[in-house]
Amino acid sequence: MEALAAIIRSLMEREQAQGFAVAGATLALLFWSYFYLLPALTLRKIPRAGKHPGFLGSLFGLGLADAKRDFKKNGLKILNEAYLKHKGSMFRVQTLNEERVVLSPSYIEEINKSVPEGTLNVTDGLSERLMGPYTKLDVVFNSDMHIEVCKSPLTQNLPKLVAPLHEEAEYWLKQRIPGDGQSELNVHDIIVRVISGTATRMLSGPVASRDPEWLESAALYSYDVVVVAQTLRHFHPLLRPFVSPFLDSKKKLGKHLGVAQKTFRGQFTERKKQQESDQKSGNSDKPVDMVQWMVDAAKGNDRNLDVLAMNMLFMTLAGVHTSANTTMHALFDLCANPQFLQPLRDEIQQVTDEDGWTMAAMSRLKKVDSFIKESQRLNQTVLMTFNRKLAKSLKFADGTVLPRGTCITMPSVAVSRDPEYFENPDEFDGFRFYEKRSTTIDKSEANRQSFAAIGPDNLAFGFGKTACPGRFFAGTQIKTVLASIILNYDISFPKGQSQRPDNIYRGGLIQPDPRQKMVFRKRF
Ligand code: HEM
Repeated sequence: MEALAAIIRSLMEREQAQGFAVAGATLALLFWSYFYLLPALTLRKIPRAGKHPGFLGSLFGLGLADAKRDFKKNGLKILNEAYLKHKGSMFRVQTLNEERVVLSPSYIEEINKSVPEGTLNVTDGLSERLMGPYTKLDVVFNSDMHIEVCKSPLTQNLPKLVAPLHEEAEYWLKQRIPGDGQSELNVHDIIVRVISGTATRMLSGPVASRDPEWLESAALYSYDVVVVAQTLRHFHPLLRPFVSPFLDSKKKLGKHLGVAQKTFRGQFTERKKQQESDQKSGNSDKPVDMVQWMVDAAKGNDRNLDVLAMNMLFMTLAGVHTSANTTMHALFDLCANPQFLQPLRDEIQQVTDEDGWTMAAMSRLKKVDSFIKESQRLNQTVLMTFNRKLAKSLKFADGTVLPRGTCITMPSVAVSRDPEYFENPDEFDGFRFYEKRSTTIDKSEANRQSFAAIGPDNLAFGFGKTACPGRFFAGTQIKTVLASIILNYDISFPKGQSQRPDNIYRGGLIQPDPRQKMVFRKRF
């Protein structure tokens, strides 16, 4: 009797287990249908560029690795060709991270005018791409403080920053270019140090900007973030929490955070105290640096010292290699086009003789501004900008519907070579924007030719409300550094080289060749 009862119990348990399995499988199928199948069906009418990961790619990862590899190797070509083929419209591409719908800049006006507030989410996609939970960057993305401090106080205080930036640039150039600098020196090593030094001068003043430990972290942090993100991307999301603690680069991120805490904790604590006494005394005379702007802007959890330190690290992620690469590209273009050197030097000499190292002088450096902008047009830092994830579905006037969760982007590099926007787009013309600016009567159109200006023809800084809020600082910093180099040194490629080195394309990232050497000859 008991044996019979045991058999019945075991049959019931097996049936129950089978029931759970069926329910689980049904739930998984529903989940997949809702999050992957339905969006995939909605997007199927949008043409695809590059390799197709296959219909079941999202479910089993079949074909996905192949499509990602294709993008890693041929991303530039895929985007350039598809942009011209689908001009005025959109196409899909599988990137190293997610599938993105690549929009032509012709959608900009419609997006600016009629996309409802809260539809375009910047941080979700950014956090996914940079593995926010594992790189701890979510602590920064949880609020808009990092954006607000760049948009308002940083940009407003630029006139007070020019002289310190110049002093810092000259200091680091002297440190990194020994003697008369006749020998061939690695450009990357010099420029990354000059840019992290000048950036740190803005972040926290002249103590940290000479601190080798912090400057090392400021230079390496972004690399280690990218390595962590790229490594974890190969693991299933469920495995990432178990894998991440063992990654060497993750340990390095912990070390960089430790350095940031050590460097800035004391300063943040002091400024917070000072803030309380200023509130009582009504003192409004404050230091001009990012530490102060963050203390003034931080509310709630952002006032935590570790969160503030993470925000300082984020500033190096956003602003060190982007500006260093742009400066390196400009130097390469100058060596490859030496006919621009004397006119640039004459302009710099004249305006700094007349106005000193001031904002007035920087604004008058229109030839330098044009040269950097032309160099950036042909050598951007990423293939695509304006990366957004749709928080709600979006219907365009042409009837196309993009479902919630779709990642959209714009092909900034392809646009920058479009003959519709630029005459002889593949030709380097250092004074292209200077000439347009000087001959355009309409003031706002003339201003659109400046380095930091954004528009459908210049997406290097993204566009719209969330375009890079650090671009005005970047322009001033890069101009100061380049002007200091041009005034103090004669520069050239090593003997026998006349062409700039090819850029390095890795997935969506673009990098000037870090092995390139240059000769810097001291002029005085
Ligand atoms: C040449 C140098 C630079 C380039 C090419 C660049 C490019 C960009 C781009 C493409 C974006 C995304 C904009 C969009 O999606 O619409 C961005 C965002 C941003 N940039 Fe820059 N940037 C540069 C320098 C800087 C500097 C020096 C800072 C800070 C001092 C900075 C701070 C930021 C911040 C805070 C964001 C917003 C990030 C977010 O949305 O969470 N950038 N930048």
